[in-house]
Amino acid sequence: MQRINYPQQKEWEEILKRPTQTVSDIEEIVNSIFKEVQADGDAVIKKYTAQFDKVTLDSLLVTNVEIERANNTVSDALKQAMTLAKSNIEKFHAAQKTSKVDVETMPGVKCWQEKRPIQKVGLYIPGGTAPLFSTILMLAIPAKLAGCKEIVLCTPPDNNGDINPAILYAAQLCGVTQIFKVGGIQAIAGMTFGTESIPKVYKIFGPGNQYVTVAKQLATKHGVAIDMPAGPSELLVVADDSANAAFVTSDLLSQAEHGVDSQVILVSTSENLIEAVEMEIENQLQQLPRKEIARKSIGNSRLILVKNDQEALELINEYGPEHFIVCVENEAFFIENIQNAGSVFIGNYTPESAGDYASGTNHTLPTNGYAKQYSGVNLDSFMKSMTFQKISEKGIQGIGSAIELMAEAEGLQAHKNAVTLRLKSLR
Ligand SMILES: NC(=O)c1ccc[n+]([C@@H]2O[C@H](COP(=O)([O-])OP(=O)(O)OC[C@H]3O[C@@H](n4cnc5c(N)ncnc54)[C@H](O)[C@@H]3O)[C@@H](O)[C@H]2O)c1
Ligand SMILES: N[C@H](CO)Cc1c[nH]c[nH+]1
Ligand SMILES: [Zn+2]
Repeated sequence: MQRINYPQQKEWEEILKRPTQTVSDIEEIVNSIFKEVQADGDAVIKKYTAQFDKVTLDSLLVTNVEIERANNTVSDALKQAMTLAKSNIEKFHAAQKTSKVDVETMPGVKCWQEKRPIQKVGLYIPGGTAPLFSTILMLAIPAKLAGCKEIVLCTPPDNNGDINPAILYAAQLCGVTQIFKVGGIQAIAGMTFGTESIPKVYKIFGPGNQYVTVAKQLATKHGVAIDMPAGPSELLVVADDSANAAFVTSDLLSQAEHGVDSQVILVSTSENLIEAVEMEIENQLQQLPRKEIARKSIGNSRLILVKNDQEALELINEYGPEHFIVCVENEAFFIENIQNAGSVFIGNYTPESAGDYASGTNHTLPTNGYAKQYSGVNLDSFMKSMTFQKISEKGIQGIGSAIELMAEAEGLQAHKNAVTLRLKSLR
């Protein structure tokens, strides 16, 4: 892990670079797969599944028999853990329901806002190097709570053409409507354009590697909405001497093990803590089954020694981490002043893994600095706000002349007439 002492502000951009490829690096392959899927549907999806996932499939749709088999395979202990996580995620997301906004803006002019579910949603569940069934809980639970009717799920098959049983179990536990064996760019193309078997959806959700993330971003050019760019996982920890170096290290490695393009950063005012973490990383890394992946992402990662809390805060807001752990004496300073982060974890006993699985918050979060402008997935992500209005005779008499004047000033006579005719009818 590269160590940087007291960087100058002009060096931040370079130090805080992500290791991921950008839209321009990947758009050529995305556009060409999109074009083919649009033209030839399932046949192209199967071709790319053979190329990238090394399996030839007859059918993309998961059958009830496969789901039944998965139910019998998943252990009772794992089922219970999922039930606990589901209950917490449901509680936290159900509490996000808002009441109807209802205002009489002036006498006789009633305006209100109501929310409606997005009827057809597509969930992408990553499965390239790890079967992220927890992501199903994070997406299908709020989709169900919001009232989405069609919940389609795409996830890559293994090279036997199977889907991990925990994914199938979680999908049926959370009310997913249909599950398809397809991953990567081709999955996003399938849900964007629709194929013989995969339905076209209105909005695509879910994290994935850089291919999936860029495909989602480009899919928006074809009329589908997306939750946000949720790419390779990242974590920034701010810690001082009050932090436990072993705990901090375990958190850094937890996100480093996601993929070779993940990035983790420790920012500290304490040289002692940075040294302790540096040593601990080697020890803990040795024990990890995914040490080869974690070692590569540790290569993209940084230990940054800063002068004071203010400088730490400015650097963190500039980076905009997906996950932000605060393990410092003066935690209130960071909690009150953090502007750009997907999700914040506070204190020595709040591992980032808690949010990944079971505390109740959502783990589908903006990466690559997009925390500056996007929220993580939440209940509202699955809904649209609609406004309504009803104007009485008294109301149109009160508001009418203002509308007439404004329409006239814009040169839009028909707009003005729509009011004038009504006002005349009341004289
Ligand atoms: N931001 C978040 O909220 C969040 C949450 C969970 C996971 N993640 C991230 O999701 C990612 C999961 O990645 P993954 O790879 O394990 O699974 P994935 O399902 O995202 O990607 C696997 C697919 O990538 C495609 N692919 C692989 N190599 C390709 C290539 N060279 N060209 C074109 N397509 C290719 C294949 O079609 C394959 O099916 C990780 O980067 C992890 O950090 C992010
Ligand atoms: N940390 C990931 C979000 O960046 C989510 C996840 C799923 N499983 C484990 N972790
Ligand atoms: Zn994780």
